[in-house]
This record gives sequence, structure tokens and C-alpha cells, in this order.
Amino acid sequence: MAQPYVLVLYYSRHGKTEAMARHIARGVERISGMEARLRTVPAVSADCEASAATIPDSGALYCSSDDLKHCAGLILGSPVRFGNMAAPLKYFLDSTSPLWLTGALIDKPAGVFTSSSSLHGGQETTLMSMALPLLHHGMVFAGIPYSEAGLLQTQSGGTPYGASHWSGNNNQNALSEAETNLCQAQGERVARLAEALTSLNDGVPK
Ligand SMILES: Cc1cc2nc3c(=O)[nH]c(=O)nc-3n(C[C@H](O)[C@H](O)[C@H](O)COP(=O)(O)O)c2cc1C
Repeated sequence: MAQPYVLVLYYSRHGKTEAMARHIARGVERISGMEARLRTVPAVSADCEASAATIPDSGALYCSSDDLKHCAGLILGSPVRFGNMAAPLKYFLDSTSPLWLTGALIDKPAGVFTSSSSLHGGQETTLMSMALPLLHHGMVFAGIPYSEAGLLQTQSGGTPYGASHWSGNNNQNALSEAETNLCQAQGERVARLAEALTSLNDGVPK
């Protein structure tokens, strides 16, 4: 049987959300037997003639429908864009109707994470905007519980809705210790839930 994996799917233009994704993947792989699969999505263009290469120049591969279909859990990340998720991620999610029609993601755990340049510039609304389609897919939404000390200690990002990072005006801020710990804790939590729900869902047709 193929090794179960948590899909860490993100869009990142300046590398901040990507840096978070790598810490989340580390957290996932703290759970023995669970793999983290990092995937991204291509940029979208208003130019209808434009097309991106099928394989990105560097970094994570583009996510396929099968990557999503067969995941044991999903953690979705986007920079804040006017208080909402970035268009490339929304564009990808809008292509997932076939998975919705077959209920492929029902009862799988899911979490969300984000990065923004201003501290009160829409992290929580962005996190919730990403939660909505996951709930429509029937996923089991998991945030970060307050048993994680970083939630009370953080002077920057970190929310009970999902991990977040305050990148600063010019994306000059490095991930703080609390932000990093919360990313890893979120990855570990979703992986633990994925393991538990996989055995619960075994044999349930999708
Ligand atoms: C079109 C656009 C809209 C943005 N809107 C917001 C916003 O509403 N609030 C905010 O704090 N930052 C906003 N930002 C800044 C990004 O969220 C921030 O730079 C983020 O850390 C970038 O993440 P990345 O490095 O993964 O691309 C916006 C950036 C762009 C390009």
C-alpha cells in the first residue's frame, strides 16, 4: 500500500508562505509513517495567450488532481491578498468539482495558513476564506488549540484558525520562533488526525 501523505499545498510569490509550508511539512513528518507532499499552483494571468511551463523552474511541483484526491489530509496556504486568498489558489480550487462530486475529500482533516505584510491586514479573514471550500468538500477542519504555548506568547503571527506570519512592509521579517513552532505544531496535528481518520475511513467507499 502506498505511504499516506498530508498534502501541503500553497501559493507563494515572495517565499514567505513557502517558508511556512516547509516548517509545516517538518511537523507532518514528526508522525511516523506519514509523508509530507509539498505542492504549489501556477500563477494566473489576465493575458489569455499566456501559459506557464508545466514544470516550475524551482521549488515544489504543481499540484495535480490526483495529489489532492489521494491525500490523507490537506494543509492549504496563501499570502493575504486584500483580505482573501490569492487568485492562483482559488483558481485551482475552482477546478476541484470532480472531487466534490465524488466526495473524495470527505472526512479527511484540513488546515490553513497564511502570510501578510501588515499584522492586522486580513490574516484571519484569509484563513477563513480558505476554510470555506474545504468545508464544502466535507473535510474536517482543524485549527491550532491554545494548548500550544505560542498562541498566547506570539508578538507577530499565529492564530487558532491556522498558522500565520507577519512578513512586514517589504517582506523583511523572518519567521519568529513562535510562528515557526505553530507551523510545525499545525503540521503535526493534521498528520496525527490524518492517521486516525485514515483507519476510521478504511473501507468506506469514496
Ligand atoms: C495584490 C496584493 C494584495 C495584498 N493584500 C494584502 C492585504 O490585504 N493585507 C496585508 O497585510 N498584506 C497584503 N499583501 C502583502 C502579502 O500578503 C505579503 O507580502 C505576504 O507576506 C507575501 O507572501 P509570499 O511571500 O508567500 O508571497 C498583498 C500583496 C499583494 C501582491
